[in-house]
Amino acid sequence: MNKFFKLEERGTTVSKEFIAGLTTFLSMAYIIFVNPNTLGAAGMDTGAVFTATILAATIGTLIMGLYANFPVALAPGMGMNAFFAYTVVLMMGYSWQQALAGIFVSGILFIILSATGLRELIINSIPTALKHAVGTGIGFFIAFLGFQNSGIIVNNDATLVGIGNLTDPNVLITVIGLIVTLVLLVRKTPAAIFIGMIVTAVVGILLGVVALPTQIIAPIPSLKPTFGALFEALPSIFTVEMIPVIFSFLFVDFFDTAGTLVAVGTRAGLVDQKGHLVNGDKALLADSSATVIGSVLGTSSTTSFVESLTGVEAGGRTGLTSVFTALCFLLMLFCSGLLSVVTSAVTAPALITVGILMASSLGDIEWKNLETSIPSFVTIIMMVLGYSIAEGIASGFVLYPIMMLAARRQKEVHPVMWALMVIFFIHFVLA
Ligand SMILES: Nc1nc2[nH]cnc2c(=O)[nH]1
Repeated sequence: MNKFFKLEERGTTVSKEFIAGLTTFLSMAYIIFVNPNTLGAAGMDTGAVFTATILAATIGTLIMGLYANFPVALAPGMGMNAFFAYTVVLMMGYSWQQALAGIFVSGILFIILSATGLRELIINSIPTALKHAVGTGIGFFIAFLGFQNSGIIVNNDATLVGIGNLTDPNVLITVIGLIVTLVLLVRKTPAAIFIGMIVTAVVGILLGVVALPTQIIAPIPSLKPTFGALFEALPSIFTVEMIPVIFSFLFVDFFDTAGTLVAVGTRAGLVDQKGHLVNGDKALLADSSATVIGSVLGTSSTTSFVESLTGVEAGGRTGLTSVFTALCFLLMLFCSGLLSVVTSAVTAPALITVGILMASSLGDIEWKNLETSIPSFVTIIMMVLGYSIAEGIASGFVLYPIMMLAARRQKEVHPVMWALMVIFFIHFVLA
């Protein structure tokens, strides 16, 4: 074990890795209940998504640990599940099977990118400001969903949106849960989001707006409703309208993963003298394979979670941390009885808190540099107001080369960006 995971070389022990694995799991455990709730909004069977979420997290995290020896855990990502359910299915009208097929295709493309030199081309062609803008925009998008799902923000015919009735018990439990979560977050409690969900649910039960669970330990829900469901829909998704959707699935997964791996790898000291991640190519391959496996099981993109940082802070340095996290996920298969407690009001604090964490990229955009900050701003605001990660990305990508041309910096615009500008411009004209 020492040799396989290089425990001694990386200055760690089995017990340290165990504590780290458990810490990462506690930081991420909310996804087991949030993901079925979110994908359930798209009409998917929540029991099947519960099982698919756990299996995708377990398998993806095991591949990351055993193949890439990286202390990073994976699970279905919070930006993509929301985009999948609320934009692609509910707003654009695709079936969830078609959306899953889109995730599958984006995963295959991601594997091809990871395994070939195309990876460097893509990384070098996209301006840094836009990468940060996409991360930030998704943060705001998820937070908006949380505010909306909980009734903190409601429809208003005069102004589109407004503040809801915060004293309504259904809304109040989210407000209380959110404050508790944020206090724990500021106090750097690893399980802040998970504990916040438990507090929200308990307050909800006390106020009579959340039903008591009839059981906690329950048989494992069947995967049948979602397993392999994408394959029948696969031939129907090769259309022009689906290009921005698949591109968004791919773009977000790719850059989110690259950013997360660098952030966690740097913290864990897994960067060589040239600044390259140790086993970075294997880690990318593990992440992209997990998306493909997850889509077959029945969930939106499975990705490296930034919460893995909590395990690294707790001392995790190798893939053994991931193996322990994966085992914790697997044990949760028997806890589907808790699903009924996790209503939209209970998941809302988690959505808002993850949104805050993702929006931290805002600080990495150079706001004084107008030719890059304007497309970044438009990416973010269109993502939220247009209710679509894809439209946000498309808007920013159309605007970026124009702004660079205006600043006479067109030579710095990569040919890939010009090509994307044309593709997205056509998308807006056709839409
Ligand atoms: N990096 C990353 N971390 C997450 N944590 C929860 N969701 C996500 C996600 O989509 N990406």
